[in-house]
Amino acid sequence: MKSTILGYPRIGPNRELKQALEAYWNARIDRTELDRVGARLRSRTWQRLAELGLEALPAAFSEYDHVLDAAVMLDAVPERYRAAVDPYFAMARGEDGLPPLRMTKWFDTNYHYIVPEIGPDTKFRLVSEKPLREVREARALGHRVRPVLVGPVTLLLLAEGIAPLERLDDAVEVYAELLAALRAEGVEWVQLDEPALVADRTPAELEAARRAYDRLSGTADRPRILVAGYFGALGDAMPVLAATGIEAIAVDLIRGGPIDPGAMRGKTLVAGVVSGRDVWRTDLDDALHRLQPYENVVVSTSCSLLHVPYDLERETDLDPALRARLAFAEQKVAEVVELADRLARGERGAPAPLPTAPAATSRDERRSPYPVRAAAQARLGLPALPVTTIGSFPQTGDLRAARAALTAGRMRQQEYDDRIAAEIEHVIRVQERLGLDVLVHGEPERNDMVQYFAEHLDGFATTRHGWVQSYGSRCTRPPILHGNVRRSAPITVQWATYAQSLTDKPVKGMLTGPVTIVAWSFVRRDLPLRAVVEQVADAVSGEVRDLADAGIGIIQVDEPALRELMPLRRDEQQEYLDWAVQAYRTATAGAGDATQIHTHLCYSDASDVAGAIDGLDADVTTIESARSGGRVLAALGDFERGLGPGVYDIHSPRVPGVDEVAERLAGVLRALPGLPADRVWVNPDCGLKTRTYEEVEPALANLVAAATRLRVRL
Ligand SMILES: Nc1nc2c(c(=O)[nH]1)N[C@@H](CNc1ccc(C(=O)N[C@@H](CCC(=O)N[C@@H](CCC(=O)N[C@@H](CCC(=O)O)C(=O)O)C(=O)O)C(=O)O)cc1)CN2
Ligand code: MET
Ligand SMILES: [Zn+2]
Repeated sequence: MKSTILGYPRIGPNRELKQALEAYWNARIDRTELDRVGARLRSRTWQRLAELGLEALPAAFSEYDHVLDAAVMLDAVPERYRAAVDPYFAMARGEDGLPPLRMTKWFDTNYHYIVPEIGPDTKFRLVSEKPLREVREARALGHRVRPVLVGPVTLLLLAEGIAPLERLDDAVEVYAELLAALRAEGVEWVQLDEPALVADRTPAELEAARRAYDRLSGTADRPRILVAGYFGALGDAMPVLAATGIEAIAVDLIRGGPIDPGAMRGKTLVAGVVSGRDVWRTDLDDALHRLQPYENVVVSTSCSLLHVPYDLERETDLDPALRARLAFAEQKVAEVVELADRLARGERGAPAPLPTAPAATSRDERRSPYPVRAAAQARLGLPALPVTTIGSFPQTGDLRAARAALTAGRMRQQEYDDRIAAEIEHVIRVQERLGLDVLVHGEPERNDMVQYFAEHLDGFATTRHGWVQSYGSRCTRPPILHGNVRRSAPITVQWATYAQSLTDKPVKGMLTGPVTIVAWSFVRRDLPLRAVVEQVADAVSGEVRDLADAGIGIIQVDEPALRELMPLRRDEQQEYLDWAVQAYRTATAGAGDATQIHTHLCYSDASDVAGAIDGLDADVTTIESARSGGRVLAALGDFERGLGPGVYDIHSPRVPGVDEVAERLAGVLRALPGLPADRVWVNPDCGLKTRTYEEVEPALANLVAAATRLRVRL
């Protein structure tokens, strides 16, 4: 092989898989039709990659999630899911009365995987024919493909259960069996993804990795093995892999920096010089230059292209000057192919000049210490155990259709605005009727909590079709942060004040924080991330000030991606957390003491960033915890400011009962003995936008009922 990529988007250029999945879940199509959509997408992808001149094609499709696929392949299906109508989707999304497995971030990306559950008694066997089926399917279409699987070390390190790594040897036996089966099918290469090896690993973990790859490479009749370590440098894992009998190692030369050519010990280097994590064109001369030191090179992407949109050609509205700097998945494949050709012709390239980093600016903080603020905020007159939500209310099909009509020019702005105003009024009335204490406007005007702000700030571009899978059928269109970020006018003040005008209860203003806006965008590379986040923080700070000036007494600044942007290596984490926290404080500094600042975090196992959450110094922190309450509460146990551990798991269609919520709340109060009850908040885990009103109304009614019951006891 000369050129390859480590993976490709799977959702479909027009989100065909999303539509098919949702149709299947709603029983509008059957399994056969869903499979047919998958097969069409695989066929189209291979054909397109071959047309673009790529030599070695990956088979990296997944119907929902590649980690779940690997777990299912080993039959690591917890007993309770076996009787489900469709165990695969029951594990992913739950079924009646059966909650799904936990879902969490795939390393430092905005992609989420299903966390496998592997215990001491999990019996591994090779059950899935998926890789074999796809190889046969490709062959029938005239392609030879390289099956891509999550490797055994990463799979077990990501799993939950009792010491999953202890089960590694057993799991590896099943992988060995699969390798033999693939070989019998005539497969030449297999790719095992081991991104867990780019994070800090203990000597015992590295030893386990060595054993695993000694065993797999020792399999008698097997395809050649490519182990892919991406999202950073392999570091200590490099010599471990290089000492085993595997044939190739894929290295992330973008995030990981150069490697010592001697470290490859004669193995093939699959050189990730085209970034799979951003949408910028590659400087081909610079990439060629960086490939010079190595022999036995295959040109590749730094990681799977799963994290970028399909095709720039469709973005006809983008400014041509910006467009000329961009590459989406198709364009990146073309870059890989061109680099491989130029390398083969003996071209040597030339290094690009390094960007000069501007000095970080230091800022002043304007808020008083918490006790002073808390006294000033008593004016809000909130009860003990105040009940609130995280911001969004259900995004109905009707709302999305109205927005689509507006964008397509089929609806006038005035009609759209009237529609939004009516929705806000509805959301306010629902909350008043249910008896919540701090209301929200429901975010109906927002397509997405990041894209919406990007559309209203200078320095960003947004796309029409640039969908990237976030989890399962859910996608986002990450904005492109290409210039200096500036807020030229207030963004949320009009809808926030409108919502407040409808009610006597306080309505929370709702903003997205600087770290999250940057984490969920594609970001310019000519400035350090820190400087970019500071620019966004200044913009958010202006909005906070304007909201406060307009009489909004409570302002929430969400930072759900605080943990996501954290470097994978421990020795870089504190520096990041310091500037990330500083940026948040800059963003919220514009509020006076009497303005209550809320923040919200989710998908973050709060225990590793508890110090930083404290450092944000928000007056109230709402946090996901319905499924992992104990751990979150233990980490935040000595918190003195307001805390709202989620008591309603919004990722499931289930409506929690009053008793259940009351019990959870009682547990929260027991875990936070030092916190007065007016600082303990009652709220869901996250926003309600993916739920329906049929689920949300009874669930919120039960939150209010549970809070009322506990207030009586206090
Ligand atoms: N950026 C981001 N990252 C995040 C989150 C988040 O909220 N935002 N939450 C966490 C979990 N991730 C999530 C990611 C996406 C969604 C989500 O709901 N996405 C929606 C799309 C949201 C959106 O952009 N909506 C647009 C476009 C909607 C759309 O599909 N419109 C149709 C037309 C609709 C019609 O005519 O009926 C079309 O364009 O074809 C809008 O409302 O305007 C989806 O996949 O369905 C939820 C959670 C972590 N990461
Ligand atoms: C992913 S965090 C979501 C926070 C946002 N305010 C919402 O409720 O949707
Ligand atoms: Zn959230």
